[in-house]
Amino acid sequence: MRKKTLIAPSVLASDFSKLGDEVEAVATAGADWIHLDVMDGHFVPNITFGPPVIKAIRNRTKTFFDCHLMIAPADPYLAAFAEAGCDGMTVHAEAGPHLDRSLQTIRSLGKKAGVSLNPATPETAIEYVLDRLDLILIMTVNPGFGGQAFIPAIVDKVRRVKALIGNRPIRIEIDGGVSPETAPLVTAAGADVLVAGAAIFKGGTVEAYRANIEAIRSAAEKAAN
Ligand SMILES: O=C(CO)[C@H](O)[C@H](O)COP(=O)(O)O
Repeated sequence: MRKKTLIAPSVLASDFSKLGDEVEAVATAGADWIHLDVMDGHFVPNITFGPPVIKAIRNRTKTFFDCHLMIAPADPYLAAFAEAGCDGMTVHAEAGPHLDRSLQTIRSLGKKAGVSLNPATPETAIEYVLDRLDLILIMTVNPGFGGQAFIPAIVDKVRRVKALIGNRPIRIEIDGGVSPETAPLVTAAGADVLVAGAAIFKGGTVEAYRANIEAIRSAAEKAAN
C-alpha cells in the first residue's frame, strides 16, 4: 500500500537566532518530521551545528527529528547524536568505507537508519545494505547549502531506487530544491518523504508555514505513485 507523503521542513532555512521557536512553529504548522542538517565543513563546504544544539531544541517538540549527518567520519559521533535526541540518523554512502557498520550502529542505538546519496552517486552503492535501511535520502542538489536549484536528472534515480527496494518498508526521501513545482516529479517517481527549506521557511509565521507545507503536500499527493 502507498505510504502517505511526509513533509520534513529543513531548519537550514530557518532563523537560527530563534531556532527553538522555528522548530516549534513548523511542528505546529503540520510538519511530519523536522529535518536537521548537520554539516562539518569537511564532508560538505559549510558548518552548521552538532549534538548540543539538537539537545537544546529537543524539548520544544515531540515531532520526529530526522538528522541528516553530512559529516565524515560519522561513526565516532553516532552515539552522541542518539543521546541528543535524533530519532533517525542518515549517513552518506560517500562519507566512509564502512557503511554497513554505520547502519548497524544506528540501529543498535535504537534509531531509524538512513543512507544518503549525493547526486553523482549511483543507487548501486547501497545494493548490499538494503536490509539495514529504514530510509534512503536522495539528494537533488549537491549538499552544503539551501536554496539551490533542483537537479531534474535525479528523478530517474528515484525510479531506480524505488525498483531496487522492492517490497521492503524503506522510505524514499528527497532533499534539495523541493517546492510545489518539483514535488510532483519525485512523488510520481516513488518518493514519500519531502525535505524542504526555502519553500517552507518564508513568511515567518505559523500560518505562513502551514500554507507553505500544505502547498507542497497537496501538489505531492496528487502525483504520488
Ligand atoms: O541538506 C540540505 C543542503 O545540503 C538542505 O536540507 C536542502 O538543501 C534543503 O534546502 P532547500 O529546500 O532550500 O533546497
